[in-house]
Amino acid sequence: DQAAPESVIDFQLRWHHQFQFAGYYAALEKGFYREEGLEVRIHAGSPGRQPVKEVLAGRAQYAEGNSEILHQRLLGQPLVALAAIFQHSPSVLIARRDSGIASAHDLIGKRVMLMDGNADADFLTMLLNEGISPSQVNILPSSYDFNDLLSGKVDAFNSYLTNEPFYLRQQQVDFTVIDPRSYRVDFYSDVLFTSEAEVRDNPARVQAFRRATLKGWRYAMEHPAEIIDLLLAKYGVSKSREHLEFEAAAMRSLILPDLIEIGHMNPGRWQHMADAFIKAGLVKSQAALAGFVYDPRPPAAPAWVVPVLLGALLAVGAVLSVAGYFIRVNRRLLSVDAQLREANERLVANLAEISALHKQLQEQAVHDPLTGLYNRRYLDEVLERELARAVREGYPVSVAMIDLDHFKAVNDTYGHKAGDRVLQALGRLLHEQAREGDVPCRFGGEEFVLVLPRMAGDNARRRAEQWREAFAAQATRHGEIEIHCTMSVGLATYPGDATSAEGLLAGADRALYRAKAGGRNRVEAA
Ligand SMILES: Nc1nc2c(ncn2[C@@H]2O[C@H](COP(=O)(O)OP(=O)(O)OP(=O)(O)O)[C@@H](O)[C@H]2O)c(=O)[nH]1
Repeated sequence: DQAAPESVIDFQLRWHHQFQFAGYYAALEKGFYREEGLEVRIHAGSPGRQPVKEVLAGRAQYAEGNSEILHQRLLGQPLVALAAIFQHSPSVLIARRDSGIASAHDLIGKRVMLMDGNADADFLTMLLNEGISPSQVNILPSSYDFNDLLSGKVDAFNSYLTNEPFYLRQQQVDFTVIDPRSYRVDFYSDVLFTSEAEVRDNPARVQAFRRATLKGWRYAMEHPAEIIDLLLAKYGVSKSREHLEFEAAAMRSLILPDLIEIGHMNPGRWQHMADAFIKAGLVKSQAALAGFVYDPRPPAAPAWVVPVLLGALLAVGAVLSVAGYFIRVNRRLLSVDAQLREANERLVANLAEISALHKQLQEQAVHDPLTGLYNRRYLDEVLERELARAVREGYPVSVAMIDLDHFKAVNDTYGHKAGDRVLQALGRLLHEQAREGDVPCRFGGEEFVLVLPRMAGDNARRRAEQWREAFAAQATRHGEIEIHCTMSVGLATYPGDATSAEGLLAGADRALYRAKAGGRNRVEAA
């Protein structure tokens, strides 16, 4: 199928067809260009058809060149390096051993043919690195005729490590190689390049051409015999198969396909080469270097994006970690708060319990547990207090002492439990009959005492009679039995009978004794 016209590409080699350009033939013949939609025409080079000139003139869109493409770029030509096929330059000087030339120093005063003449940065830098001024060497433009070296017309000839040594070995000529790499000059070579306009106007085509070319190179390095067959059959190569095989083998140590991704370019090395051009006095400025090395990655974000994104990421991270910290603290606070609330509730409950217990204890402290009336301790307290107030305010206080009659017999007849019921029944009666201000107490055993403030003796007597009658009239139930019991009462009144608590109790006790002695179930006053 016919490729679109804009995808017809003229590709310029820098020399005659040979294995040196194996990758391009592979890309074409194996259909890698076609797969990318590219129709590629490969043009052999010659002294009159040089790659830089062809690309700058627009006769070729892509080409392969040596370090001269960097030189031209630094001189302002809009060239862009797409891929460095040779990691090290094969370009060396070869001299006949019988010329006595063994090192760069031996070139002083000698005739040296250079392909790029006085513009060859490799060799100029090599000389300068050795402290040799290029003017000390008789540099001649290359005749491209190797016989000039063999015949002794020149002393050193710019050759390719991949090529000329094969002839010399074939003809059994002893030779010396002067390699710029031995003098700290290490240039890329066989560089695929294009124009700035092509990179700008057809970025996808640049990617596609570069991709297919490098695929071709990988194929060629893996299948050299197949490419040699192709060269011999289809490209009219004048070299012999052996020569092409020599070339293929020599190229491996320059392309390093097993070590380096074919086409790899390190911007630092291009920078280093640019430094060499400045040092050699071939260019004055490196300003034009920017943009020369093609970046095969898709258009990258502007330089500020990564730091800004990183900054944003860091900021987000910081915010998240601070937020996380606060969430954790908050969670902890909430749980502490819940624990506090729980503890507080427990405390409140405990306090209520304590308060209830306290109240209970207080009541127990002043109450008799069997009858629920006040106990003797409380009586002592309240009698003193009531007397003091009575003295102060000038009113009477009566004391009634009550004792159950023949209570021992109740216990003995019906049992202690039944006796308790009777005690409780009397307690209930006294409690019910008590007026505001009366203090009914269980004095101990079967004895009860009532403190009756503001009650004169006769009034006290009337009331005591009511209690006695009421009690004698009632029966106490205990299970199936009904117990009838009576009580005796002794009365004493302040201030008539006594003026102290002890005196009043003693007076009431004496009156009670009289009531008992008088037959029981009666009230006596002191
Ligand atoms: N069930 C019971 N009996 C008690 C309690 N306290 C004292 N008593 C008994 O009360 C009785 C008192 O008996 P006494 O002092 O001999 O007098 P009495 O039998 O009541 O005879 P008089 O007082 O002379 O009428 C004793 O048998 C005591 O054991 C009590 O809390 N419960």
